[in-house]
Amino acid sequence: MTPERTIPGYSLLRPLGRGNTSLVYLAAAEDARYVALKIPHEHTLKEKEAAERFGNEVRLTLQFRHPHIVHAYAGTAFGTQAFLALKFYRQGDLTKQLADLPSGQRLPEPTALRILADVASALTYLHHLDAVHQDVKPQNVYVHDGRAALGDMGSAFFMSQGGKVSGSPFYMAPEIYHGESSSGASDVYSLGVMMYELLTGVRPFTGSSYEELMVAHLTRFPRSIAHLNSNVDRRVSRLAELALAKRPHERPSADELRRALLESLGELPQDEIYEECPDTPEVVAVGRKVGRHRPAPAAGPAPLPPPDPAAADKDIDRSSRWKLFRRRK
Ligand SMILES: Nc1ncnc2c1ncn2[C@@H]1O[C@H](COP(=O)(O)OP(=O)(O)OP(=O)(O)O)[C@@H](O)[C@H]1O
Repeated sequence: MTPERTIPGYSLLRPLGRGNTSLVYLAAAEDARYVALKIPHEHTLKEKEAAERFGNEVRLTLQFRHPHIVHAYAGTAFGTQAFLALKFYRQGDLTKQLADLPSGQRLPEPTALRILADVASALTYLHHLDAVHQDVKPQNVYVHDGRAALGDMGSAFFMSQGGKVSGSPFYMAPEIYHGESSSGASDVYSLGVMMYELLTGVRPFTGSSYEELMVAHLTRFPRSIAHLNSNVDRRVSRLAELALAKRPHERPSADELRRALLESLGELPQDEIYEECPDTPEVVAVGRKVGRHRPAPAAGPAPLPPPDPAAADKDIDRSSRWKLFRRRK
């Protein structure tokens, strides 16, 4: 991958990955700290819808502030200098960590439960703001030191403002297949798919085409989680299965899932409290267990040890992904 342009203030070090919208580089900021620098493709900038998706991602990622949402340091939403500087996750997204597991193995339960609790916490925050993410899946989850953060706000929107319906076929709720609008409940369904996948090692709905997956999501019921992994706490498996309910109103909330996941880790779940930040229009998350979370300080990200040069060779080509409402895998 060669950069189509450079971004003032950042030195590009090596490619980290490629998505439909952008190339992502490991870059050094002027203060010599590492960031994951997202640069939209030339064709993204030329297509109105794609450029708007990138601009939306920049705007919302800078706006959301939560310990389990990928942190943005800086960004420009539109134009030839468009970019988004994100916290760099050296292990990449969760799909890579899942792919590295020996065949037939799944993540240890406490690891999976912690990741899922963190993602449920991110969704609790977004839904509290009346926002929906629309693309919850392991590819958009980043893990560092066992703690997870949800990324890719490109499809997110505030319910009051409306947005284009989208999703990824393995994770997409039945109502989205029906062409209805997204809601917090459709994010919960996607989280339910991820819960099932991480806790059992297999996806609840499979198919080799979009149509097969649609039939599976609309008409099939997966085997019980307990049947595939008897170690999973009964309340967690019951709620994960309820999260996969075909009808949105039958699903639990993200916060119910968060609480059940934390309890199964032996923790006492606390309320998540969000405060209006006086000097910005942003809403700032204050998690009792994780401390106070204010908007990004002027200083850059924490310095990291030198990047692993071997990892630079791993280019991720996802160009063959499906297209439907932005059909994505
Ligand atoms: N913060 C990060 N830290 C480390 N690697 C990252 C980070 N953000 C993205 N990447 C890598 O870059 C790849 C492409 O990123 P991403 O999928 O977000 O691109 P995109 O073009 O916005 O996606 P989409 O196809 O959904 O439009 C990811 O799969 C991941 O491997």
